[in-house]
Amino acid sequence: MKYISTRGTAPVLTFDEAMMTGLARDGGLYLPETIPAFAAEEIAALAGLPYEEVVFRVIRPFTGDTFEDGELRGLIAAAYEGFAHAARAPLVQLDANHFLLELFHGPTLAFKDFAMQLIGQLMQAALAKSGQRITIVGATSGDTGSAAIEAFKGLENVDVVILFPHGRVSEVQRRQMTTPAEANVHALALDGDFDDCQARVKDMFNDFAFRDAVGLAGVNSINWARVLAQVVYYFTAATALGAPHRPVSFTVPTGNFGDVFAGYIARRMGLPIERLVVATNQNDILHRALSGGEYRPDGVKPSMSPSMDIQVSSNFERALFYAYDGDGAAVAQLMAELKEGGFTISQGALQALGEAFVSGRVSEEETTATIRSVLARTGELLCPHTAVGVAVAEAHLGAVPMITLATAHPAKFPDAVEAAGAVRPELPPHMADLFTRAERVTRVPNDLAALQSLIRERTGR
Ligand SMILES: Cc1ncc(COP(=O)(O)O)c(C=O)c1O
Ligand SMILES: N[C@@H](CCOP(=O)(O)O)C(=O)O
Repeated sequence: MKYISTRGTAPVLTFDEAMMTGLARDGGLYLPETIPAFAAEEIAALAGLPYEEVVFRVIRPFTGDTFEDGELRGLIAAAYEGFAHAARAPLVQLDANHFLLELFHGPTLAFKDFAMQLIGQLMQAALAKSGQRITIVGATSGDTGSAAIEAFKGLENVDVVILFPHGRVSEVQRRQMTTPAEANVHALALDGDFDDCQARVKDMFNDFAFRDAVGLAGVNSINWARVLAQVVYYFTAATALGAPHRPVSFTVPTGNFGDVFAGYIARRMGLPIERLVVATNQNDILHRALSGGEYRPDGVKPSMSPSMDIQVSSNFERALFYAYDGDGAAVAQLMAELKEGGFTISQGALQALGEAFVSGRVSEEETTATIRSVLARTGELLCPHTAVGVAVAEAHLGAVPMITLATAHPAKFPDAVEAAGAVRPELPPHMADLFTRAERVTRVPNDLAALQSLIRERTGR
């Protein structure tokens, strides 16, 4: 299996090379050259298997020669043993034809753990073979950061540097990033929004001298391995509800487009997904782009679902690559226009996107009302991101079962949940002392040179 860049001019890589490289050297994102198709019998055979076995069967065709089967199975087992639910990603019924896929039973209580715990294992195994030392630099709007820290803290050959927007993550999210005591963890509160954090990370990747000097690696969803790990739960959820004999739809609370793009890959692999519903909060650039064809960031607006406060959605580039029939030059042109303020999606590409994706947007008031009404009706306490998903899903219910992704535990956002009129959710026992742990954080300007010199100083490289 070979990996190619969405912009068409970066070196073609193997799975492990793509995983360790992060952003392609032409600024694009890596994708597999071809997407393996699963036959209906292969999909049917996944129903009821342990989650770890489904991970193995779904990712194995993508990993090439990097790991032999026994090693890969061992890494997968280690990745998910810390999850608090035996099913890993349980499905619960919300309404007659509407289900919630609970993705918050991992160690940091968000869906990010599904991928981060796995790539933590895969990257450590690859590093043990190569003897390399790396500096992971990640951007977060709240959840990727803590998941990355949890997966990589304390490792000798890894520094993990996380940029988060100062004052724009929940207190629980901030403390998850600032309280780990391990010396290889560096939490940086940047004066800016998530788009600034992500832009600076990409700038660092595009500065080859810096990138090579510090051994830069990425664990945001620019990293293909992150997306791949997230493909798996679309298979477990859909087969639990009768796929491949019965189609399903998914609604995905969306920000950086990584999670819903993983669903798109599952669909291209043959999973019968009728619709992927992209649910946005008031940062609705994806809804505007998918419904009207204009992709123009207009400034991040802070919301009660802060992890989705994003306007430059990294993985949309991967969807555009397919919508433009794999034309890397066309994608590169759109990304150049984005730097100048935005772009218009061609009619053909918009139609191609529309075959898989529909979208919706909800206001803050609708999010609050959804938390309240779902709790009253079903007893299920939603985090604000999941509430955005549920609200949009409710407008797209039909004959096909709808599965909404519950992307975080409500206890990560106790203030927002309580303000919505619901009970204040408790943190689980392993995080019960979070508010008494000492914090370690450095406030940083939104300035590339300053960030690079701080990172070189911290890592000694
Ligand atoms: C809780 C939560 N929900 C939804 C999202 C959006 O996911 P994505 O960025 O993959 O679109 C995020 C951030 O990634 C998140 O942390
Ligand atoms: N919502 C994310 C933003 C980063 O997304 P990623 O999937 O590219 O890592 C977060 O919580 O940090």
